[in-house]
Amino acid sequence: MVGTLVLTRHGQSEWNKLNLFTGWKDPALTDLGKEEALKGAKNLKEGGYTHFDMAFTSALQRAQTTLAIQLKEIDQEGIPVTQDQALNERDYGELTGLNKDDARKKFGEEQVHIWRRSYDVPPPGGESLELTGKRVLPYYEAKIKPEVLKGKSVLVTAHGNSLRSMIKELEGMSGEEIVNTELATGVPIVYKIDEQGKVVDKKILE
Ligand SMILES: O=C(O)[C@H](O)COP(=O)(O)O
Repeated sequence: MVGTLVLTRHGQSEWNKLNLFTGWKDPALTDLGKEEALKGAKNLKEGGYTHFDMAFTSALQRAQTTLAIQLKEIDQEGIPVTQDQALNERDYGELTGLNKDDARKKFGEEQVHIWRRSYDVPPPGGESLELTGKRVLPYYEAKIKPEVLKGKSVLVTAHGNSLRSMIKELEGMSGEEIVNTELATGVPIVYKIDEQGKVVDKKILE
């Protein structure tokens, strides 16, 4: 039996628009972010992905609203939805709330790039991608993967870095490969997964 796992990064948030490090802060989606969520949902519809058994999202409203927009568009508002902070964006620690360009001026371009896109160097007081994976992956293994292995269709709407942790695991990527993988906002990634948990097909619904 083959299960379906769809991963979507939330649409643009107010803090994405202002170019601020966001992490565990909880800004709302912008109008553009809502449009991106809707476009992604229309792509799901066009691709024939209109039935889901359940959905998972984070404890943050930008992911929850994106999911709600998706479920409404594909007429799946009644399915069980689980919200959990295990799927939150990585914690940006002391960088949270800083403008990304101001941070480059203050700490240097290279240092900020290392904090944002190295695999295992955390920003001060925050989480690296590796540390993010240490709380995302146990949740994925315990709650999400068992459903997919049963042949269910599961929608996960979360954040750039919590989804990267899952993608690294699913696709067997190195730390270097995953940090160079950018996820577009609102764009669903559809995986077909066999009983062994192996990815047998991947589609990006752009
Ligand atoms: O938390 C944030 O600021 C963003 O959602 C992700 O930021 P990044 O692209 O710097 O990882």
